[in-house]
Amino acid sequence: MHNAYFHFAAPVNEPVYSYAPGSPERVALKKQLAAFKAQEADIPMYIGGKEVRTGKTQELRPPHEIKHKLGQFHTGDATHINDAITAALQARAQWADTPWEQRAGIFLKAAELIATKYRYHLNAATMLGQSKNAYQAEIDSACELIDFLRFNVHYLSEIYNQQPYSPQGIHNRLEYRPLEGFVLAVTPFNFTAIAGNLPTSAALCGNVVVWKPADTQVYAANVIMKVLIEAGLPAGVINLIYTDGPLLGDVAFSHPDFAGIHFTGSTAVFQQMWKTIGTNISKYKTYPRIVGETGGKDFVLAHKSADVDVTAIALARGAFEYQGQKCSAASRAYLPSNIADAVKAKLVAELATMKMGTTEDFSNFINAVIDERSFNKITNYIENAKKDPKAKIIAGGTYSKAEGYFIAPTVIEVTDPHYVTMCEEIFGPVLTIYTYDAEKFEEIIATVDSTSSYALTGSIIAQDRYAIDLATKKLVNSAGNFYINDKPTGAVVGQQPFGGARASGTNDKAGSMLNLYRWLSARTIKETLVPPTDYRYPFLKED
Ligand SMILES: NC(=O)c1ccc[n+]([C@@H]2O[C@H](COP(=O)([O-])OP(=O)(O)OC[C@H]3O[C@@H](n4cnc5c(N)ncnc54)[C@H](O)[C@@H]3O)[C@@H](O)[C@H]2O)c1
Ligand SMILES: N[C@@H](CCC=O)C(=O)O
Repeated sequence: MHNAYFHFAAPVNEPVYSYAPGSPERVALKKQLAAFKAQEADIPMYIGGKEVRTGKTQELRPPHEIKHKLGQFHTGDATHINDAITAALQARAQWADTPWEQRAGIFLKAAELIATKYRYHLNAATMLGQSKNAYQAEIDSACELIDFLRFNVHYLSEIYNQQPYSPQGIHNRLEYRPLEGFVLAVTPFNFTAIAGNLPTSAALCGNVVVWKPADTQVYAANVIMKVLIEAGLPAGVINLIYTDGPLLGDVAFSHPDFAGIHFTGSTAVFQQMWKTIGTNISKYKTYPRIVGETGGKDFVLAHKSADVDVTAIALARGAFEYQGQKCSAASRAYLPSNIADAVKAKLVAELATMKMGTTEDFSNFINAVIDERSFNKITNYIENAKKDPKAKIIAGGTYSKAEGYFIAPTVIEVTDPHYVTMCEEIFGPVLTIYTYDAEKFEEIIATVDSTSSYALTGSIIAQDRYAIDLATKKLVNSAGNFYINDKPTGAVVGQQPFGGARASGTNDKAGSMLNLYRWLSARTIKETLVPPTDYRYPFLKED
């Protein structure tokens, strides 16, 4: 029963801890890292509120220390996918009928638990499982996830408050129902916050969810699930399973109650999902919502008026933080001829100071890439560039997988703006630079716009306001997140809603109200206060 309208005020962003030497957070995080390393985890799936162990396990190892075993997780097959769907559908009626402020209370409690009791658990799990340094883990698995949870509650309260006009004699209202069925959340390896947000945003709106994370993110996904359970999430509302991706698609996309997919990952996987859903469209009770944020080939375009240091640091941080494994990472740079040499010199000098190694050693800026498959793919691009006369490696180019999947930050210089590494998503610590004639700014803008099928993030670096204005206008469709005098990474929930268009996704902007609308299906209710009792219009009456 609702006896009041409940408003949840806009939160502020969770403060980012520094982990500087001597700080209490540094001590606490190191203690948690050691605790995780001292004990092997045995991670179950969570279906209908029960822990499910199948005995068919996969090992978890830190990408930067592959000889160490963190633990194992239990994998499922088609039976577990069906069980998770059934558990979700069984939980649906009660969850959808639960007053929304009660649902909100669970996710706000989860945010509070992550901010306090589990901050170091989630950060340490992300550092070990996904090879993120302390700062990168803090902005992701602590702050961004806390922000997603808190801001989404606020946004949903704003949505529910939007009601239609009611003239005299009529009362109109909009009811924001959850979708009729289950939502599938399929999440990537690279952001713990995204893994947490995709299932919880849909669940907050009253939906029930089957959640499959990337195998390489299971270690931290397990911590998120434990937090949600401690926060009071009822059984069956979110079911966490570890199965083969294509098998999941075969089963879930054939189910008549499939109501939506909340996906973040690569473009190829998303396009395959869309095709399957299209083929199966007549099987579903309702048209499914298809939300996918996918790949990028993110650019930094410097104008001849750009500051050399600003450009070099935007590239150093934008391309190499988290080993370039952000969908937003700068991976193609266009430098004007007047400052190109100075920017390259500064960039190469900065990269030489970046230490690479484990995440437990806090002096390392660079850690490992996620797994062997990724390592092989990235180093293949590097080897091809080494052999190609059209490309020159000006920094890095070295790698080793003896202890972990380490690739030195690599810069490739090219003379062809359409060279393969200027066009394809590599998803690793590789930046390609093309130098253009500083007087041909308009021409290079056209090249930036047309080179890639993606349109996720991009930056213009310039001091000339006319140049900034021109790039902002001409590149209107080239990036869903466009930055001026900044790196193209590091969007903050509530500040820069995130997502791209073209081949980069449906642009439903995670961390904004726009995303939540996709998990709601509005019902319009019109109530006539004094209904007519005669069908005749007044004009039908005789004079
Ligand atoms: N646009 C964004 O907001 C955003 C954010 C993060 C990552 N990304 C993109 O994600 C990619 C990197 O993440 P990844 O390597 O985890 O991506 P991925 O596409 O390999 O995997 C994503 C998820 O899909 C699952 N999957 C794989 N094949 C599947 C299939 N055939 N059917 C169903 N599920 C399947 C995986 O197991 C994983 O859970 C990059 O392309 C990156 O640009 C985009
Ligand atoms: N939102 C993150 C990127 C997420 C994709 O990997 C950023 O803005 O850097």
